[in-house]
Amino acid sequence: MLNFNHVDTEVIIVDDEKSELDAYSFLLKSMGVKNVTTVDDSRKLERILAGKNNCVLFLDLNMPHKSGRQVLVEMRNRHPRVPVIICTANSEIETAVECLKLGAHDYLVKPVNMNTFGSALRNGVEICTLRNELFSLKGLVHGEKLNSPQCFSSIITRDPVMHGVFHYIEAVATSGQPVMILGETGAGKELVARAIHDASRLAGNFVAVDVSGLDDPLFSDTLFGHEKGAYTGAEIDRRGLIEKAAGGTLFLDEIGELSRNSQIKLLRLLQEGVYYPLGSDQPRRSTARIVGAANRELNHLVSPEGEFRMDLYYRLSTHLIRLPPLRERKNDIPLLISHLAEKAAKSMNRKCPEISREFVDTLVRHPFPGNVRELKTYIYDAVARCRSGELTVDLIDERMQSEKLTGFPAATLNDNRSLETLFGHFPELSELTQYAIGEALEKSDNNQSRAAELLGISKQALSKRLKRRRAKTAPGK
Ligand SMILES: Nc1ncnc2c1ncn2[C@@H]1O[C@H](COP(=O)(O)OP(=O)(O)OP(=O)(O)O)[C@@H](O)[C@H]1O
Repeated sequence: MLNFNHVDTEVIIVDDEKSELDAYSFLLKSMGVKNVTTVDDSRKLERILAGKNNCVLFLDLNMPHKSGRQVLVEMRNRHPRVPVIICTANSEIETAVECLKLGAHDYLVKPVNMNTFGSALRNGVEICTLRNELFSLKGLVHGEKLNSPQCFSSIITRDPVMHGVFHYIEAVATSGQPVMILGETGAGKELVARAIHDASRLAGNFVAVDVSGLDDPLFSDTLFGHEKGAYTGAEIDRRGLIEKAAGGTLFLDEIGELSRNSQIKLLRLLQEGVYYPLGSDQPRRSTARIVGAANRELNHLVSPEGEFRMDLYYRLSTHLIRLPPLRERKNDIPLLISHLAEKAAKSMNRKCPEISREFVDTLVRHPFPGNVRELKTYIYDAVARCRSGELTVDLIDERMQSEKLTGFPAATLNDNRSLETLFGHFPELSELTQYAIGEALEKSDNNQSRAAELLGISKQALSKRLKRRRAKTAPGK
């Protein structure tokens, strides 16, 4: 049976027979539809629909006072985003054709088979989501304002592509479907995931987890939880993150690094909406919306036998967001510098320094492979070291010259130089490792797959090392 547990779309049934309303309402609830409204008098519908766009309508044709045909015509004119599914005992082809011409999305003849009913609803929900997305994107083209700008207030930007992303988020936020966010490291994927959560107005929590460091058993344990005695050492029951994010959003960061087995488990969760805590044979229903993020284009890896399962990719990317890197939105850099300087000063209990023109110009010219996180590191460091009351180039120059994305020494290894000359001291093994990673990223244009190949390690291993390093260097994260 189809499961609509993740769907927030309201389903409205209009029928003058109470027994029919009760039967459909029961059926819809058993399919997981949370928001069902029944209307026994078609004249009341207009008031119920006021201001609503995220809904699907099941409509009877033969009703007193106002017929289904009349309602259908009004719906086309007044509520063009709401798909209407006719549900009637009338099996005449002519009537069905007429209704479809009048804009009905589907035509079901009573008694309706449960699967047919479920498929019609699924299509209706998809059409509704697409119409709302289209409407929102049209609004963007015409420069319309956001409905809930406060949901995006932590994302500092004046970039039109980013504003397009905000409009898209508003359009898809309430669909309950998974969202995939693609973007380079530090570009703001987690901030965007939070904005999706806020815009969806879900009552539950936003729960974030980086899945790159989790092998398959740990992935299951972290997401699904376990029962006492599930394995040696499982001394008490443990709630999984799906439960902690119930009625909210579960953000899975670095999803491209998931093992094949974990991918299968995630796919099952998305398809069936149920999971089993380790050690339990009682299925639990998940009510968390899944948002995934990756810092590379997963579709390069996607194939039936590829690194990332095709079916999972398409399921996850029902809504797909691509964040532009900072170097493609240089207009944001001055804005971000002021914002970050203010924040840094506040966190250090100091007056925010002035910002010199050259300071801004130097940063605007920088390619920022580490994106906003890299900029944030420079600004916090500069504010901390600033003594003159003004941020000047010397506060960042040295650091930008001597560090690349990952903060490794800039000098390249040269046959004539000893390790001491290069590092200024005899380096520890860990420093050499860092250096090699920096060089590999440099040579591979920051492509982690190729860098891992050069280093002779797996991408997961490289990703873990970079994460650890970022965690050490990034302020406030
Ligand atoms: N537009 C922005 N405005 C303000 N702060 C931002 C913006 N974009 C990113 N940041 C800040 O930069 C840092 C990195 O952002 P975030 O963690 O969202 O990036 P990410 O793409 O999820 O990175 P990763 O791929 O490494 O997980 C955070 O401290 C975040 O607050």
